[in-house]
Amino acid sequence: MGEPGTKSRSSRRPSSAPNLTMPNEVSERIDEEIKREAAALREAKRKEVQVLLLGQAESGKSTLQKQFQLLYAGQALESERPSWRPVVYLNIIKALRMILSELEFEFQARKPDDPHTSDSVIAEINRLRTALLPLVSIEDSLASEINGGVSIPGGRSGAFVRSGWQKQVRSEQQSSVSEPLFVRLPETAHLAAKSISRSADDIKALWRHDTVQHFIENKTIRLEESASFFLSHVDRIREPGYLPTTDDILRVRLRTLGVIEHNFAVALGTKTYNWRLFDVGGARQAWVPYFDEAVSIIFLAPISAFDQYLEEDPRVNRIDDSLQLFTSICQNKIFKDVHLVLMLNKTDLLKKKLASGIKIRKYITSYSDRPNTYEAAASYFRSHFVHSHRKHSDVGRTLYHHFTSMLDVKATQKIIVDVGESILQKHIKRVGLI
Ligand SMILES: Nc1nc2c(ncn2[C@@H]2O[C@H](COP(=O)(O)OP(=O)(O)OP(=O)(O)O)[C@@H](O)[C@H]2O)c(=O)[nH]1
Ligand SMILES: [Mg+2]
Repeated sequence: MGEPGTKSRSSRRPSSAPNLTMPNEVSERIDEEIKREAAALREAKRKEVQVLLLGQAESGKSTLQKQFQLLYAGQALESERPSWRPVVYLNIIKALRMILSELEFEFQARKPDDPHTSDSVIAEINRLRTALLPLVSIEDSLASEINGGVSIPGGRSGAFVRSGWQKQVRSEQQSSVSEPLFVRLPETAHLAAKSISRSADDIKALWRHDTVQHFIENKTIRLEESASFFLSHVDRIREPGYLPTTDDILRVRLRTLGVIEHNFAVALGTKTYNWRLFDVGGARQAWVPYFDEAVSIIFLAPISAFDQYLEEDPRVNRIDDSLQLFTSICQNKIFKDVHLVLMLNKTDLLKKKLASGIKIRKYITSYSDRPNTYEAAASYFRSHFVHSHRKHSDVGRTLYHHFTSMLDVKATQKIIVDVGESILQKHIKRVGLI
């Protein structure tokens, strides 16, 4: 706006002022430039495939992401391999702490004549507890070293990671390039390595103890799913040159906090697509609506979880929770056009549980007198998800589903390739319309 009583600047300038008009060729060049930039942007968009990994906590999202990494970015996984070493240590320490604290509770409430809580057993376990105390006591500092010192409001314990966490667990003291990777450990992880090496016999004695195995079988002691694997491999892990194997990396448990993005180049014919895979950690996933450009959602539902309940609400069965979460995704209008893939995961664990005699109907009454076999159970759980999708989705959207065991590299990679192709087809269909 011009000041009162003065003429505006433009009205004072002669209409032929040379700095207002542009020679035609300059203006054409700018137009060309803008067009070129817009085309490049469109092309980049055409090549960008956004995929969301969703599902309740511990459903296997990060494990699937590791499988993608193994297939499409093997080098990156290789360079991250040493950073998983402190996390394996933490998994072992956490399992020991959980065993010892549950035993303490059971010993206090012991019944007379119970051979699992006799005086001699208590004395033996107390000796192991004392021997393992220095190791168990570093759990919090090791978790904090992995977390980068960040704590979650509300004081939930344990380790979790955010984007770029691997840098936190590389030592500052890497003295020489020729130094073997396994020597490079930050302070607390180094302490953990030494302590595990020193206490390996006591760890094994505790893990193999009849009383511990008895309480695990009758579910008095409930450990994380991969705990038994790592406790049974202490002899390998205690070695000074230990470097996690791919199997260790797939099995190790580390919660994801927030959203972690991973990028992969995926080739189809002569074109290479930039996949942006968003690993959405945690259970409630309130930020999901921010991903309205996602072409696909891969939803993971662990169907082995029929005998488990939510940590935050022990009244809610984990399969019920998974189904509710899936239903909310199906109902969400933002995602009405996404390519929806359902992975009914942890089939290996489901098979194991059923083989050990655990009855589904004890936990899910509607299962009633169906056979307690893998085939019957898998089909029963699938039908619930398929039904929810049919009821709550817009007509016409297909649900692609797969039974998966994320620890099986060969089988999972075959599924990833199939799923990847169908996602790319959907993507090409969508960008073709832009
Ligand atoms: N036996 C078995 N274990 C699995 C399978 N998939 C994942 N796991 C294990 O389940 C645990 C949890 O897996 P994650 O991938 O960390 O789960 P998440 O969904 O990323 O969990 P948050 O980050 O907490 O949201 C890990 O110890 C995995 O090794 C599977 O198919 N079978
Ligand atoms: Mg995760």
